[in-house]
Amino acid sequence: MSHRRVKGVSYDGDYDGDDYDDDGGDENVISPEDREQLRLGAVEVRRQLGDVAVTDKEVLDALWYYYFDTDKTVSYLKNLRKPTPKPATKKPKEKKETPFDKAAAAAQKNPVGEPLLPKMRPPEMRPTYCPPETGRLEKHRKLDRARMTFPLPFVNPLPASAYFDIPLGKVPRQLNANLIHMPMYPPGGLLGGAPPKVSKLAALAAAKKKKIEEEKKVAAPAAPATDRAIALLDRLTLHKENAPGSSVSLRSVPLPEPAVQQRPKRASSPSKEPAPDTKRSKPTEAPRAPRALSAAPSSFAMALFVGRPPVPDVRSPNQQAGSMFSPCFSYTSELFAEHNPFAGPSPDDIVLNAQKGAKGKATKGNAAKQEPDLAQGVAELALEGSPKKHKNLNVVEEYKKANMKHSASFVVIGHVDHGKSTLMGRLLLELGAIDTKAVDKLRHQSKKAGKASFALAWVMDSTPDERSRGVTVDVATNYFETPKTRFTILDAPGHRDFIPNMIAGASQADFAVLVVDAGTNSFESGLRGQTKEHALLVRSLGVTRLVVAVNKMDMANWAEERFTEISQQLSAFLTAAGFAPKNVSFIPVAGLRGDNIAAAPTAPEAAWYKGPTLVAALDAAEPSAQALEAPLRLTVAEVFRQAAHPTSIAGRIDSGTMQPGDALVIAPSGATATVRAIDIGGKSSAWAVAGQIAVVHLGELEGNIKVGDVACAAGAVVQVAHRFTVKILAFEHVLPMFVDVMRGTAGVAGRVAGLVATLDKASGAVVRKKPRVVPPGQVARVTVVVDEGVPLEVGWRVVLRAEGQSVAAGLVEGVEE
Ligand SMILES: Nc1nc2c(ncn2[C@@H]2O[C@H](COP(=O)(O)OP(=O)(O)OP(=O)(O)O)[C@@H](O)[C@H]2O)c(=O)[nH]1
Repeated sequence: MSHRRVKGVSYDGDYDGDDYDDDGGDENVISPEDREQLRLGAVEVRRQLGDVAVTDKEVLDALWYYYFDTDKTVSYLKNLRKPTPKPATKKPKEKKETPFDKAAAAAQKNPVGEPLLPKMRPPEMRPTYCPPETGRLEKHRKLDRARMTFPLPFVNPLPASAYFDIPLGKVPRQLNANLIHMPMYPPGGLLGGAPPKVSKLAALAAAKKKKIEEEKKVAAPAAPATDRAIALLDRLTLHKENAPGSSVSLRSVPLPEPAVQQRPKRASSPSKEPAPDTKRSKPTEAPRAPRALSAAPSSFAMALFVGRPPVPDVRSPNQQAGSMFSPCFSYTSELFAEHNPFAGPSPDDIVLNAQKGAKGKATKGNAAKQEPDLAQGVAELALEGSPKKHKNLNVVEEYKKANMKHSASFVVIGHVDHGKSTLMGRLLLELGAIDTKAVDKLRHQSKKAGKASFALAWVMDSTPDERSRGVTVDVATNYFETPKTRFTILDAPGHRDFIPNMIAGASQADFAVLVVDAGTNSFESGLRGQTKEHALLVRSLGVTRLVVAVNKMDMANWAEERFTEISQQLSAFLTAAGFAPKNVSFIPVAGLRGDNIAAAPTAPEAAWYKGPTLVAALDAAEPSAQALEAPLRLTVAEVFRQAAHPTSIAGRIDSGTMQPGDALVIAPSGATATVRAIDIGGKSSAWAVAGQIAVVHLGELEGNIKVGDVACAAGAVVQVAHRFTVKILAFEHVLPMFVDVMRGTAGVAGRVAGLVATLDKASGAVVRKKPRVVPPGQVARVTVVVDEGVPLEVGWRVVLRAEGQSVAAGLVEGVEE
């Protein structure tokens, strides 16, 4: 189960502010709020349009498209009704309709492929909305949005939601699409149609070229193939100045390093040299086997020869799976041999053979030297480039030497609408992590959208969905720093339907900020809702330190009694949940106005408060001990592509260190990759250590990576468990039952297979063997079986969920493969 699964759910119970669609993707469902905005907008637009004749539908569509911007809507509609100026040209002569014209008209009425596609809103009427950047995740989302708004000629008849539950790289064959590029003009020459018209200039140039070629033939009749080889080299050489004859050839343009290297010994672990990866290591002693420079015919080429016995499919199983022509290739090679149009040498072969034969002739010096280089260079060219050279750094030493600022990540949790995102937006503004200009822009946008009070929340909530609904859905990441610490914020959603996302955020955090709304009744309803559940969950996930931000103190008129009442009620609960009182601090704040965030509150009613600000409380966090010497474990929170990097992953390094050049194995799939580059807090870094949230750019990826996987050092891969024993704290009744097992950012289906014993909370001693049920609040040892292997180690934390509720959480005690 990926955490996207939670997006297609409906709200109920305590939150009824917005409409969520059940199937998770119908953009035509309009919330009552939007409906009201449309109504008001339409009235305003009509007023401004005066007597311009437009239909209601046009007004509403335009308002929706322009996101309720009445000015834009009015100018669009005015233009729509502007009479189009008549062309000043003469009336064209009436032409007799030919059969061809009839066919063209029919085709226009009924374009090829159209009947297959569902009626969709025309792309130009879809709201395209690009909110500003707020961090790494948002960059990725922006790329997605850019892709979404690109006017693709092909419309996939399947809704995007059809792919939501499908992990990266596991799209079933029936959902794969074959994109076929339709040429804009009918092809000429061989494939039919008239040969393309040639301009006079082009004809002159062609004639001149022909003349020069003929002259050359006369001058050197023996070496035409060499000329072609040189021409080929010319084309392949990257710069003009590197043309053959000059000393710089293609080979001397820095080629990617050999795709595979034996992993060098890590200075940090001198005793354990990882075994060379035989599958991936480059044979150094054995001479390179000569490569056959012929290739299997392309699918397209084979399509041209339909009717002849086709060539046997020599492609890899992967290529075969992706081909739409694969069923054709089932004949034997003997049958095919005599008809094979590809049996002879290809034009490229001829060129290369000629090149070989031309050794020792006029071009001997350079071209002859370049030929083997070229062949080898082309063979070694890899699309993804190669990893950086391993610098063999002792990262632990480097980390100590760097005497870096302490880095800490915290997850912001709490009941829906208690002000988490607003508080974080304000904090980033006060600490200068975002500028006032950006916030002003958000204020303007949110005002236009009728959600002015969410302007600061929009700093964190950046997707159109989150903004239009005023609810956080996914964990948003952002960074800021104080003189002492570099912080990563993980803003988690508060709504109960998105708890798996919150768990994903919590599993990357060093500590948590619990936001509670001090408003009358709000705190109390939050206690019945997610305030307690979130606190319990983060504690079960190993978070021991909590800053409780008692928010919206302006609503409580900064009443000291209200703050004390809330602090007392929560203290009792948090102590019972396992938080040591010394690790919990209570800070009164007002996120919207910015009181007591970076500076003490100025309101006279707040004069009673003499404690620390929120920032001071965050800064007081003791750096948690990190397992720097343990093997590398990075739980993948995100997989994405960037222009310069084909595959990048982001997530927290739970243990160990990494540096560019390191070899990785991704569990549970066993995919392999190397580290090409690392970014920490948006900046490039030569290494990364446990506790940091890193973006890792990968090279040489073989296999698939998905959210929830664990990236490991190639020499010490995490165990993949199908059955494990876990010591749980039950939140609900636990009995042999089906559950979703959440580990870090991943979730898999499984079941509680057996109740081993209930345990004494304090001593851990067995109270009762094989109980029939574990009641809420009880600690127990249970065995869990999962449908798919989960990367797990003793001491890791898991959460068990059933029917949308967290039923238990606990510590893994034993793992069986
Ligand atoms: N009066 C007042 N309102 C606030 C304060 N902080 C937040 N709000 C309002 O509370 C509403 C919800 O704020 P959000 O920041 O979206 O709440 P949230 O907890 O992030 O919501 P989810 O992430 O969806 O759970 C918005 O209308 C805010 O303007 C505050 O300090 N005072």
